[in-house]
Amino acid sequence: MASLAFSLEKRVAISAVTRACSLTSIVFQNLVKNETLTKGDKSPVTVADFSAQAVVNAILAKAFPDDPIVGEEDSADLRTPSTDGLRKHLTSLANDALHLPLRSAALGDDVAEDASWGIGPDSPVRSTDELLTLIDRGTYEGGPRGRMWTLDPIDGTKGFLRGGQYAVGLALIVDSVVQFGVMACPNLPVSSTDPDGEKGCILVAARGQGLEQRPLSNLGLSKALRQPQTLPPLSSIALLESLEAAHSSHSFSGLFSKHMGITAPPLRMDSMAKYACLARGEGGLYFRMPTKGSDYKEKIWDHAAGVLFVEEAGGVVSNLRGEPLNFGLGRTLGDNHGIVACFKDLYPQVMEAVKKAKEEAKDE
Ligand SMILES: Nc1ncnc2c1ncn2[C@@H]1O[C@H](COP(=O)(O)O)[C@@H](O)[C@H]1OP(=O)(O)O
Ligand SMILES: [Mg+2]
Ligand SMILES: [Mg+2]
Ligand SMILES: [Mg+2]
Repeated sequence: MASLAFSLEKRVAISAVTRACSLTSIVFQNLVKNETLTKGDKSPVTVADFSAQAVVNAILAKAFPDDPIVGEEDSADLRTPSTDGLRKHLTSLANDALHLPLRSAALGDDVAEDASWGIGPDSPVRSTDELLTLIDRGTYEGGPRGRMWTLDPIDGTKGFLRGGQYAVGLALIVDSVVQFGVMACPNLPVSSTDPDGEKGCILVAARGQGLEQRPLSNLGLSKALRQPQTLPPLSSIALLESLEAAHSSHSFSGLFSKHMGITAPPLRMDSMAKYACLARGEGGLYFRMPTKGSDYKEKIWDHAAGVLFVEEAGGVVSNLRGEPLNFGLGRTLGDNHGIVACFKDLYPQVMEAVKKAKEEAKDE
């Protein structure tokens, strides 16, 4: 990334999500079962989701005090007597992550941290009340105009709980367009060709400036990423999709794959790491179809960074009607219907196969 556009956002966002990851790893190693709650929509949320949102919001609040935040979590469930222990744990986890030593320019100027963001060993200790208020900085309603951040403190909480893929995702939206995004994937192999090798990477993109990846173990080591420019044969394409059958219809994607002529088994994984994989050239196609009867509305924080990554890597993303995802409708993608992301050259064929699969599904 040669240009200076979004250079401050990049330093701040890398600092925020990597500090959040330090605490999610600690929580995973010591996971206490009674610190996982079930939300109103039946999805799980852990002390790590809440603490990671507090950490990222604390840093954004200092570095960009005027920017609103659309974050997944809020503090309502934390304000009951039964969550005393969880609140206490959140307070120590978030303070520990914010107090980690400052990473210096020795790693490279583009990741050097700044004490004025309220981080480092000399930063103030945040009280529980302050941290709950920071979590609630994420309650912004979103909308078509202005600058706003969108945050998923743990995307793929189910993946996180089972030791699978999860991500901390943060993106900057300006006038409905995703301009900048970071995604930290602590369990994603650094090299797609070495699945048993080192795990943990962070991907960063700014619109028009390409996509880069750094290992979480060495933030100073940046590598530019691009999808392969030539379309691979269909026999080598694998469809990336949710592990959770309740999040994306596996039966419809099976029909779709048949009409595409895809023969490889699907690559199923939790979280927005699927976008990171696709942007790195893995799989070749990401597919998401609502399950029958589902009235779930996709959230902007689950897709903003990933969509930018795929576009910066030279791919295309749309809903299953062929329309671009709209990040200016509020906290959700509105009546968006499904998602597909793939190589540009593959896209016309994909839309044709979607049409055929829909026709066949109607007849069933
Ligand atoms: N019923 C649902 N349908 C689709 N996505 C859902 C549903 N419930 C939760 N999600 C969100 O889907 C994403 C995971 O998708 P995938 O299955 O592709 O990994 C997560 O963001 C998860 O939220 P969360 O951030 O709380 O984990
Ligand atoms: Mg959740
Ligand atoms: Mg999510
Ligand atoms: Mg989440």
